[in-house]
Amino acid sequence: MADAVLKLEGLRKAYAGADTEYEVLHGIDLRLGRGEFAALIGPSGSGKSTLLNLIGLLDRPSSGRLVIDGEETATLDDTALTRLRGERIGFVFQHHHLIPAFTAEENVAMPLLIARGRPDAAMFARAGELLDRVGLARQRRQLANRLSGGQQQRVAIARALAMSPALVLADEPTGNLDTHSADEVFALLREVNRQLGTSFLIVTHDPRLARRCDRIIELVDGVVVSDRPNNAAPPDSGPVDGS
Ligand SMILES: Nc1ncnc2c1ncn2[C@@H]1O[C@H](COP(=O)(O)OP(=O)(O)OP(=O)(O)O)[C@@H](O)[C@H]1O
Repeated sequence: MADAVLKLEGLRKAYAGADTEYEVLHGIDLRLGRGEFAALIGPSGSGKSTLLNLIGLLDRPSSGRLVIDGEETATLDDTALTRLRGERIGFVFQHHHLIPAFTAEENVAMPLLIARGRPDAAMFARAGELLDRVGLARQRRQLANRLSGGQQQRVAIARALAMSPALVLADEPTGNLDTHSADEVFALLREVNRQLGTSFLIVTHDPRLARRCDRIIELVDGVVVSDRPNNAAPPDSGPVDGS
């Protein structure tokens, strides 16, 4: 695994308590290779979201090393961290956080608009391509709030891919969906991983979905207690349609 998109060494995170500091992550060592599709599991309060926030450069570690796609993050200022986050990392959350009064296409183009400062035809063409990829070519001009929950999450996935990130961080991406939509959205993540080679780190409480990842990393009380390849992951994801 020479080509890592993510490297953590001795990563610690402590929050300030009333009198003392309260350490949530106790020195995490982790390496994620290009194109890996990994689940992050663990009980409630074990530190999964805290870890995802550090990797997503939304918060800073108390100590330790965090390298994203070859870039050391410790010495970067906030502007450089924001740029690195925007260019290399895509986010998919449990709640899609789409702008309801914008069309699917406008939502997907949003990261490109933020990066480039003003709209142009190329960014809408790119949004169209991505919506096609996630099975929503026909819904391109629909308002986000007129789409089903599963379709909204597909738009959120297309938006996460807009900047061609090396790594997508997904926090309970199917947690808000019925089983059928959850399966379809998960299959889509898998398809993106296989076709584009994007790495995924997916927080899930659902053992059924974790079993469909190639690697399962388990966090308990802020420590990685197990990190194993999952040879039982199904070889293929099945078709993706726009339903
Ligand atoms: N901003 C904060 N300030 C203080 N403590 C925090 C903060 N954020 C998280 N914590 C604490 O850190 C611990 C880990 O929380 P975290 O949300 O990372 O766990 P989790 O594994 O994602 O849980 P869940 O599965 O319930 O989402 C918890 O004890 C939580 O109370």
